[in-house]
Amino acid sequence: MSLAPDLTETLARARGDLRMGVPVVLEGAAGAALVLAAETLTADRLADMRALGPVDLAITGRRAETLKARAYDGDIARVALPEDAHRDWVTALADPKDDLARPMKGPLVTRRGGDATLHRLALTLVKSARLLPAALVVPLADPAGTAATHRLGCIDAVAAAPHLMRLSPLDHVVTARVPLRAAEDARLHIFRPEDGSEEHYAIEIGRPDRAAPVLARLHSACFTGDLLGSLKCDCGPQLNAALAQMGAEGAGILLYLNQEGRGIGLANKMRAYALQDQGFDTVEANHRLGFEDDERDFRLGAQILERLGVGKVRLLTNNPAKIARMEDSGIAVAERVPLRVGETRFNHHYLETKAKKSGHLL
Ligand SMILES: Nc1nc2c(ncn2[C@@H]2O[C@H](COP(=O)(O)OP(=O)(O)OP(=O)(O)O)[C@@H](O)[C@H]2O)c(=O)[nH]1
Ligand SMILES: [Zn+2]
Repeated sequence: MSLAPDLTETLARARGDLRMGVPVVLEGAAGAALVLAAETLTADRLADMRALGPVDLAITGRRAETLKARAYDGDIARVALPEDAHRDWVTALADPKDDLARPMKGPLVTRRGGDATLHRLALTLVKSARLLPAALVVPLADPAGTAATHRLGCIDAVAAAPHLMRLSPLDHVVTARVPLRAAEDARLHIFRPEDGSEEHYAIEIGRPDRAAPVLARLHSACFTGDLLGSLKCDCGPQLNAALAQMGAEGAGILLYLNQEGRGIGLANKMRAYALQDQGFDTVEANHRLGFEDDERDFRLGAQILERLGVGKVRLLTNNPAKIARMEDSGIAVAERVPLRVGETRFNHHYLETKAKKSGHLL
């Protein structure tokens, strides 16, 4: 028994620290580093960080491509911070909003050789904190001493890397009845990930027969579409149509997964929308920000279905990747039920891009 935080808890704290602009210490097998998220960097902390040694900015291969920086590490690049670079320089590298108005003056010097393990972990951490995927990294000679002197969180990088790749277990918190317009016999189940990330919900309509394939939908949170009635996507109409179909059939399960913006968070999704206003499509915007097209983890949906005793579904979707991910995770998809609603003159191009680039079925 220990009152000290375990690895899961230490990582949850680290996400909070990075979001607040507080550094964290990573202790690896071949060295250690101090890490700060570019998005929450202050001029003072940058100055303090510089005093420790040569600072790198870790960015993803996607962002490096946009910046025309050489990514010698493949999926990531380590940009050496020039002597005279200040906070705005870091922000301009991390955030693509001014890429077109004020193109970055290169060439950017990226590191080649050496070990990029801690840089990669730093990026995984800032991404999981729903921040822009860019992290400042400086090597540390005395990680334990630095962490103690400055009261910083210290992470065992060797154990953390695989830990961050696994799916966090979920705890079922509560179930209660919520009569809906679409179906009076509805219950809401709340699931809480043990890693401290957002909760996810399951809306169960009627009492679906688990022995037969259950009509199911994996709906990803879309604040703009689901709540505000945004015309830029089809999420709101899809949510309502799915519930209506479950109500009409008398049974179904809709998972409301808090993976806003295909897993990048609402702030980053709005950054993507701002880039779309500059002429980029939904996929290009994600790439310019340094994200993949889709950062969601659908193992989560499979885990919740399993917890609800569902092993076989009729899946309401137009997205073949969702079907594949369900099958990979042990949920049999007996049938795809198309869900084509909510096309507007504002989302026509968006839907077309998804069909062309993400393989969505029309
Ligand atoms: N990053 C990003 N996310 C978006 C954008 N438009 C909508 N989203 C998010 O995309 C998710 C919904 O994804 P969709 O592609 O519509 O649906 P899907 O789950 O892939 O496929 P369907 O099951 O057919 O609906 C929600 O989390 C939205 O917040 C966008 O332009 N950029
Ligand atoms: Zn949407």
